[in-house]
Amino acid sequence: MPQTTDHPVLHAEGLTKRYGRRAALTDCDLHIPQGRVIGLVGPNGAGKSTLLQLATGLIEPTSGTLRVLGSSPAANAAHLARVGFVAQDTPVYASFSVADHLRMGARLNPSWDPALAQRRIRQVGLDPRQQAGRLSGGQRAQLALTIAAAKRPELLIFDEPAAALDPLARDGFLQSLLEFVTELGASALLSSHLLGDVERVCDHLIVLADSRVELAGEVSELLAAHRRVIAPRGDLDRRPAGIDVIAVEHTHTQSRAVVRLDRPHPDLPWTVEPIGLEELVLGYLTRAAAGEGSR
Ligand SMILES: Nc1ncnc2c1ncn2[C@@H]1O[C@H](COP(=O)(O)OP(=O)(O)OP(=O)(O)O)[C@@H](O)[C@H]1O
Repeated sequence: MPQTTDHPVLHAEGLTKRYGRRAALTDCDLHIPQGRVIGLVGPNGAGKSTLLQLATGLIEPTSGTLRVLGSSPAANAAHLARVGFVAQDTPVYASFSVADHLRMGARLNPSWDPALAQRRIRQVGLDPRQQAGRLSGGQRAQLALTIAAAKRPELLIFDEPAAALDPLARDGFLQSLLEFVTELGASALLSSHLLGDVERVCDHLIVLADSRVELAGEVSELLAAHRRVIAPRGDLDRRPAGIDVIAVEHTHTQSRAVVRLDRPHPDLPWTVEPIGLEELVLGYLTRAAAGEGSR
């Protein structure tokens, strides 16, 4: 049941989660339309898993609100069926066979699509008789992905799905993920430290640092609004209004900066170049680490 409503896939206002005195998420606002593949990135301890656990209803906010597909996370059985979750390390039952996993998925999920599950298992070359405990990391990830997708969710959530996989297995996993998203008309939310993976599959980005949202938006719009600027050292101090320096490094003679432009600035007297997603994210993380971000 793809996109049965116009509700945003995620809508957070003032979302805060604390563990005692430790803040895992602080005052986060998010609004993400459906149909996106959303990359959630940030350093260790930034709050990524916490956001995913809140979105799946495994934990509750300390304050603020989070709506997933228009409802409280895991509000009821019907809402649970609309969200598929693949946890970190793609856990499976070691002593169960691949076929046992599919049978269990069918029994637990009213919307289970057996044809889709069996077709995908065949396509990725999994033997239904194989014990899950003997699968390689890449095969296990494909099994977990198939189980999550065969319940035909509107949102697939992944916590670092491909972190432990070799480049070829990771490539196969990401390819399957994109195929499922297209086939189901679903959205996907995945956390990752691998910015190359995020660049490849995601069209929406959330950057978390130190429990706060540093940056969020459509990747194409974010890239269009940012540039790399190379200028003689000191010149950027005299930049026109509407150019926000996100991060800057200096040599003796030059400054190289990631900047955000409020509008096109065609007449800048410096070298102005497009940037990629990795440089954009690193710019914001550098700014957050220096304590100049959203706090
Ligand atoms: N159950 C918990 N009890 C206490 N503190 C927690 C708990 N879960 C998370 N935290 C803390 O909340 C903060 C955010 O943790 P979280 O696991 O969400 O970060 P992350 O971005 O997923 O990190 P990583 O990239 O290392 O997986 C960290 O400071 C962490 O120590």
